[in-house]
Formats: sequence, structure tokens, C-alpha cells
Amino acid sequence: MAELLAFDRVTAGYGNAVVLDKLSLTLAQGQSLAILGRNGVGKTTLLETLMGNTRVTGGAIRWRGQDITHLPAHLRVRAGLGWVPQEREVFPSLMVEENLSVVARPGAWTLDRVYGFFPRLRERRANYGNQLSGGEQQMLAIGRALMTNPVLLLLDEPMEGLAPIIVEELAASIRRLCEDEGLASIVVEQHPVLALDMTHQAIVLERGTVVHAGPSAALAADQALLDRLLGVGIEAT
Ligand SMILES: Nc1ncnc2c1ncn2[C@@H]1O[C@H](COP(=O)(O)OP(=O)(O)OP(=O)(O)O)[C@@H](O)[C@H]1O
Repeated sequence: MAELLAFDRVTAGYGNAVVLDKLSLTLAQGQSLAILGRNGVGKTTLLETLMGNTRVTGGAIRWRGQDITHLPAHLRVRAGLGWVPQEREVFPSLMVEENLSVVARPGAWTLDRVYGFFPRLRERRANYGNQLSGGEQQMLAIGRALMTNPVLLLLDEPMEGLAPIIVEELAASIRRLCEDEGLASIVVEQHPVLALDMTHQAIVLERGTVVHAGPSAALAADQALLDRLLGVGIEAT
């Protein structure tokens, strides 16, 4: 399968603080990758680094064969990176439809198609961002990323704070984006069982570096390895 993204011994952090330490990973086109690890190991920093929001002091990031290590952040969205931040960052004083339209870029994903994918957003189109439930806000955050017509969707703890029934619905939506719509995705998730169920491949980080990489299904089936890597009894969501 053709390579979409590669981190080649990337060292990155904030100011003088190094968080990612010679981190390497690869992702093939249309594939999904779970980023797992205990608190503070650098999962969010990995996504921030891919979006150009950290200081990279070593290694290289390759995107569709091009070196984007020092590409300015705003050009990365244009290059096809779709960012769904942990805080969702929905504009509270804009209506759902305005939240979507304001970031639109030409491509297959239009307002109509996003509404088709998340019918709930169509129903709420005239509501303001701050009138939405947590689940609706997350749909809107994903919808906004889709409106930029990405090739790769980056999701930072998309299920955080959501009720189990909403988590199930969103997990199914994210899976469909990959399986039916051909989008690649990287999912940072606190719940390993959920993340592994949603993805093809998984990596586990420790202190800013990769300590395990392999198929998600194999890791999900190996409770002893999960316990060793993640250190706690693994809870389903
Ligand atoms: N903006 C920042 N400036 C300085 N240090 C930061 C910043 N953001 C994160 N860090 C530090 O980088 C390290 C990794 O944080 P990061 O948020 O990437 O970890 P994480 O694995 O996503 O953690 P969590 O699971 O708790 O969200 C931590 O020590 C954190 O304090």
C-alpha cells in the first residue's frame, strides 16, 4: 500500500522542552492508526507536531512523498490534513451552518454531504454552537474538518466526556469515514479497547517514543501485552 505519512526519527517539543524523541511511524493511504499511551507520553504533541504547532529539532515528516517538516501550519490544512482538536473548538456564537461554511474548501465534501453524513447537524443547522450537546459539538467538529476536504483526519480524544450511546454512534461514524469514504485517520484515545476497535494499526508511546507498533486487532487480542504496555486493567467504554 502506498505511503501517505511518515515520521522519520522526529524530535519535537515546546521551546527547549523535548516531548517527542526520535519518533518514527508510517501510515498507508486509507488506513487508520490508533495512538495509545499513558497520560503525558506525547500523544497530543504528536498530532500538534503533524499540524505544525510544535518546534521540530530533528528528523523529518513526509506527507505524500513531500518533506513537510517545516511547512507552515496553515498550508498543512490545504495539503489535506483535517484537524479535530480535543477541545472541539466550535465557534459558540456562530450557527451550525456558519461553523461549517466558514472553513469550506473545494472538494467532494459539501454542506449537503456533511448533513447527509450527520443528519443531526442538518436538524440543528440554525442553532448556535453553544446550544449543542457534547455529542453534537463533536459531530460539528468532525463536520468542520470534513468541510476542509481532508485526506487524513486527526482526532484527539473524540469520545472524551460523551455518554456511552453517543460514543458508539460516533465510533461507527468514524469507522464509516475510513471504510466507506476512504479517509485515513489517526485517533488519539484514552480507551484502548475503543481505539483498537476503530483502527487498522496501533502504536503505543512511552516518553515520546514508540514502544509498540502493529495491527490493532492483534494488540486487542493480547491482554497481557496491553496490560504491560498500558499498565492498567483495560476498561471498555
Ligand atoms: N503547550 C505546551 N507547552 C509546554 N509543554 C507542553 C505543552 N503541551 C504539552 N506539554 C507537555 O508535553 C508532555 C506531553 O503532553 P501531551 O499532551 O502530548 O501528552 P498526552 O499523551 O497527549 O497526554 P494526555 O493523555 O494526558 O492528554 C507533557 O509533559 C506536557 O506537560
